[in-house]
Amino acid sequence: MFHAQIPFDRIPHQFKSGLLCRSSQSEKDGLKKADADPSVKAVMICGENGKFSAGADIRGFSSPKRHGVALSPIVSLIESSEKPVVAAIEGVALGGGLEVALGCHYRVAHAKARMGLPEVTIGLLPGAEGTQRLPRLIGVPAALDMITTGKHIPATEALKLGLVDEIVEENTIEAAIRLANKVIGQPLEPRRLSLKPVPKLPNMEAFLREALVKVKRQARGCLAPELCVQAVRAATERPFAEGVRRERELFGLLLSSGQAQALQYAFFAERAVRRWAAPGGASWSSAAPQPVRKAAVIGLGTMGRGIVTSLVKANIPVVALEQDLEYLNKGRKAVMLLLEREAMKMEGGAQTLDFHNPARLQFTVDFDLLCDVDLVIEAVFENMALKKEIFHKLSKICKPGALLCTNTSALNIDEIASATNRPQQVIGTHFFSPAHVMRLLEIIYGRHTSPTAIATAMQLAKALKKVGVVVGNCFGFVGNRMMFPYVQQAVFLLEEGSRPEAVDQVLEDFGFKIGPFRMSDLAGLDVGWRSRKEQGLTGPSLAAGTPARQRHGQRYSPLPDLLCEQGRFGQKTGKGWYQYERAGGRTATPDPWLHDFLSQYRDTHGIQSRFIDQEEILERCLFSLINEGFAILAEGIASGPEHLDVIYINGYGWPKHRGGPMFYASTVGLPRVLAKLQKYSEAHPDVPGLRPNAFLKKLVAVRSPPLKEWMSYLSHQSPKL
Ligand SMILES: CCC[C@H](O)CC(=O)SCCNC(=O)CCNC(=O)[C@H](O)C(C)(C)COP(=O)([O-])OP(=O)([O-])OC[C@H]1O[C@@H](n2cnc3c(N)ncnc32)[C@H](O)[C@@H]1OP(=O)([O-])[O-]
Repeated sequence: MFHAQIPFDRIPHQFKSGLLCRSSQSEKDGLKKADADPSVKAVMICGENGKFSAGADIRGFSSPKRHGVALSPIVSLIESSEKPVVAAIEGVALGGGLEVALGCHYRVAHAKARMGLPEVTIGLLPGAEGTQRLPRLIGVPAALDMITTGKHIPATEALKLGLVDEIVEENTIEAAIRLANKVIGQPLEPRRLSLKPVPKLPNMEAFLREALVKVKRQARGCLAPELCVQAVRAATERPFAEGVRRERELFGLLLSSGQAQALQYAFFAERAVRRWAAPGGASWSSAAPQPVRKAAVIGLGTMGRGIVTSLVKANIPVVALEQDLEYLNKGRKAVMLLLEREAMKMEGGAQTLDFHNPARLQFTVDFDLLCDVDLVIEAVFENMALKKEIFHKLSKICKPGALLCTNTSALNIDEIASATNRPQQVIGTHFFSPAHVMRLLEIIYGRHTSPTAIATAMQLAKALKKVGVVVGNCFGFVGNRMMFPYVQQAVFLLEEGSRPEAVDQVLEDFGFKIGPFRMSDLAGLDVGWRSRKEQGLTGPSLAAGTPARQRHGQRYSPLPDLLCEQGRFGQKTGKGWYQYERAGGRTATPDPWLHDFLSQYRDTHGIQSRFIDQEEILERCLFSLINEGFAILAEGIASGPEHLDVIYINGYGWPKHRGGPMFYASTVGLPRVLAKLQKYSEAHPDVPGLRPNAFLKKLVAVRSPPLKEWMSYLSHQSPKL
C-alpha cells in the first residue's frame, strides 16, 4: 500500500505558497513510483490536517503563466494507474481537490466532509477535467447543478448522488485503506470515469437548453455559469478527450475575461475585511470579543423580525421586546412564520431551531427582562429622540458589560451613545432587509466605542453567517452615503429627459439586481420623504420662499416629494415611479401618468427635455457613487477600498463579477473616471456629487497606482488592514 499525501491541501498555509503547479512534479513522481513498485498493491490519497484539498491556490490565477492546468496530467495519471487508487476525503474536497478525487477509482468520505466545484464562484470552471468526469459519475442534472452553483454538498448528499462510495463516522484513512485492500485485483476499467459514457437523458437537448436559459437569467452578465453549461454540454456531445479540449478552451476564455479577476478580488476582499482596524490602534489582532450567550431585540418591525430570526438560527437565545401587547402579538406571529419557513429549509426542521422553547425565544413588553442579556439590538424607527430614550433606559437596566447595538442606517452613533452611561459599549449594527437573508452587517464604531465592542459585533456577524464590515460614524455610514449621490443622479436624469424604466434598464444591464427606481418603489418612497421632512428639506418646516429646485445653494429635486404628496409611495400603494397591478403588487409597469407628470414638471421649471444615452446614465450614476467612495476613504471612514466593495456586493446588489465599485473604478481606469466627472461637473456646477474628489485627483496625479496601494497615498493616519 502506498500512501500519497497531497501537499496542495493544507488550509491555509499552503495556499499562500502557490501550490498546485509547484507540487505537481512530486505528485507525478510519487504515483509513477507506486505504479512501478511491485510491492505496492494499491494507493490511497488523503490530505493533511483533516482536510483533503480546497483546490488550486486562487492567487496563482492572477499570473498568466500559472493557471493550474498542470493538474490535469496528475488526475489522468491517477486514473490510469494499474493499481486501485482510493481517495480518503476529510474536511473539504473542493475544486481541483475534488477533481483529484474524481480521478481516483474509489472515494471514501468522512460524514462531516463537504465536496464541491466552486470554481464558478471565482469566475472559472473546473479546469482539471471535472466538467467531463462529474457528469459521467452522477449524471448531467446533478453535475450541472454542482458545477453551475459551486455549492458545497455534505457527504450524506454526495453518497446519495453516487459521488462517493462510502461514508464513515470514524477514521477515514483507515476506512479507505480497508476498501483499497478489498478491491485489490478487481477490474479497474469500470472505475475509470473517462471511459464511462455520460448517462443519457430522454430530453438531453431540451434540458441543456433550459439550463442555459436559467443560468443566463440568474447570472446577470456573469460569464462563468454559462460557460460551465457549455463545458458540460461538451461532455454529452463529444468523446472524453475532445470534451477536455473544450473545457480547457473555455477555462482559458474565463481566465482572460476580467470577471475571474473581479470575483477572485471579491473572494479575498471578503476575507480581508475581517482584519478590521479603527483609529487609535484598535484592531482585530489585539481585541478579544465577549461571549454572547443571550441577546435581546427591541422592536419587531420588518428589521427586528429578521434580526430575531437570524439570532435564533444562530442558536443564540433571544428576548424579543415590543412597546405594547398589540405590536408584540403582531411581531410574534410574523417572527414565528419566518422561523417556520426557515425551519422547513433545514434538516431537522423546527426541532433544530427549537423556537417554541421559551428558554430560546421569549416575547415580552417588559424591559426588566433585559437585565441579564449580553447584547441588545435596538431596531425601532429611525427617530433620534426615540432611540435616545431607549438607550437611556437600557443603560439603567442592562448588566454592566452588555453591548448596546443600534440598528440604524444613517443616524449618529455618538448622539445615541450620549444618552447612556456607557458610550464605550454602544455600537451601530446596520442590518439589511430582509435581515435573516442579507449577508451584510455594517458595524459602526462611535468616538467612544471600545475595541471589545467592535470585536464582539464582528464575532456576532460571524455567528449570524454574515459579512461584518467595520466603518466609521458619518451620516449614512458607507453604504447609504455612497447611495445618496447615485439615487440623486438617477432623479436628476428624469428631470433632464429620461424615464425611470430607461435608467433602471441601464443599471440592471450593468448587473444590479434592481435599478434605483424599482428599488425605491420596493423600499417605499415615504421612508426618504419622512427623513427629508425631518431634515427640513421639504414639508411644513421648509423656509418660505425656498426655490423649488435648490437647497443650501445646491441642486435639489422635489420629484420624489411630489410623488409622495400624491400618495405614490411605491409598491405598497400600487403606484410610485411605476404602476403595479394592485397595492402591494410586485409587477412594475411603466406608468403613462408619470410620463405626463414628468413633462409637465419640466414645462413648469423651464427644463428643456433631451435624449440621454446609456453611457451618460451609467456614468453619472456610478461615477458619482464612486466619487463619494473616494471621499469616504480620504476621511478615514473605511480602512480601504475592499471595505466599500464588500459592502456594495453584499448589501446593495452590486454585481460581484464587477468586483465592487472601487474595483470597477480601477478597471475603468481612474483617469477616465476623473475626466468624466470633470465633464459632468462642468455641465452641472450646482451638483457637488459630480465634483471630483481630491483623493481621486491625487491618485490620478500619481499615475493611478493599483488599488491595494491607494491608502498609502493618504497623508492622514488611516486605519490599515
Ligand atoms: C486547473 C484548475 C483546477 C481547478 O479546477 C481550479 C481550482 O481548484 S480553483 C479553487 C477552487 N477552490 C475554492 O474556490 C475554495 C475556496 N475556499 C473556500 O471556499 C474556503 O476558504 C474554505 C471552505 C476552503 C475554508 O473556509 P474557512 O474555513 O471559512 O476559511 P477561509 O475561507 O477564511 O480561508 C482561510 C484562508 O485560506 C485562504 N484560502 C482559502 N481557499 C483558498 C484558495 N483556494 N486559494 C488561496 N487561498 C485560499 C483564505 O484566503 C484565507 O486566507 P487568510 O489570509 O487567512 O484570509
